[in-house]
Amino acid sequence: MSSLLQGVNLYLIGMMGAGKTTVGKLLAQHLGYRFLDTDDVITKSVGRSINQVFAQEGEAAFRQLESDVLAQVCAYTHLTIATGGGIVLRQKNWSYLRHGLVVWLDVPVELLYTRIAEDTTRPLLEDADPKGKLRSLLEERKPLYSQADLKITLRAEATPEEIANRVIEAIPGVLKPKVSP
Ligand SMILES: Nc1ncnc2c1ncn2[C@@H]1O[C@H](COP(=O)(O)OP(=O)(O)O)[C@@H](O)[C@H]1O
Ligand SMILES: O=C(O)C1=C[C@@H](OP(=O)(O)O)[C@@H](O)[C@H](O)C1
Ligand SMILES: [Mg+2]
Repeated sequence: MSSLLQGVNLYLIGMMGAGKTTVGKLLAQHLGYRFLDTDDVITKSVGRSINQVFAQEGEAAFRQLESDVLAQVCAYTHLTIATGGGIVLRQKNWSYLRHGLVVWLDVPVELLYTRIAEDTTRPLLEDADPKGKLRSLLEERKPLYSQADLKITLRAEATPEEIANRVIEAIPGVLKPKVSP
């Protein structure tokens, strides 16, 4: 499979709780790729948590850091990259994502909510109605996530391993043809 991808990076996109970080790690193992998480790169480079960046500098500053990270990582190959759920918001980010194969993990709000309801590491969900917030974010972002090369629809719980396998099985059908010299 890794020879089929020929080093092309795999970018996972989708909502908070979709499993990008969890499934991304498994995909990297299967593909013989390195794994990177844009949130992780940001927190390591600024020495603060995502919550702290949002609280101290605001979402716009976080989005700039996110774009900076994406611009840097897309220069490399053989990477599986779990992005933050809002990476799709900036049009400019798509020029980086398009260097690789973009996979959308499409998970319904009910499932997202059961996974992350107790999690306090996602500042956008510090809301009086977190489930409603997830719903409105998904509505707003759906047209953007739909620009992915590959959509993996998960209507019921499946294990991360099963989801990683579904992605791997679907990749050959969406590989971009090589431009001949
Ligand atoms: N397929 C899955 N089945 C059950 N729980 C999952 C699955 N994928 C992820 N999770 C759990 O859901 C939470 C969010 O997963 P995470 O990978 O951080 O999502 P994301 O990076 O898309 O926000 C974590 O607690 C993770 O363990
Ligand atoms: O959806 C979003 O806007 C965000 C998703 C988070 O990452 P995950 O999608 O990995 O939870 C993180 O980047 C930040 O809290 C903002
Ligand atoms: Mg994540």
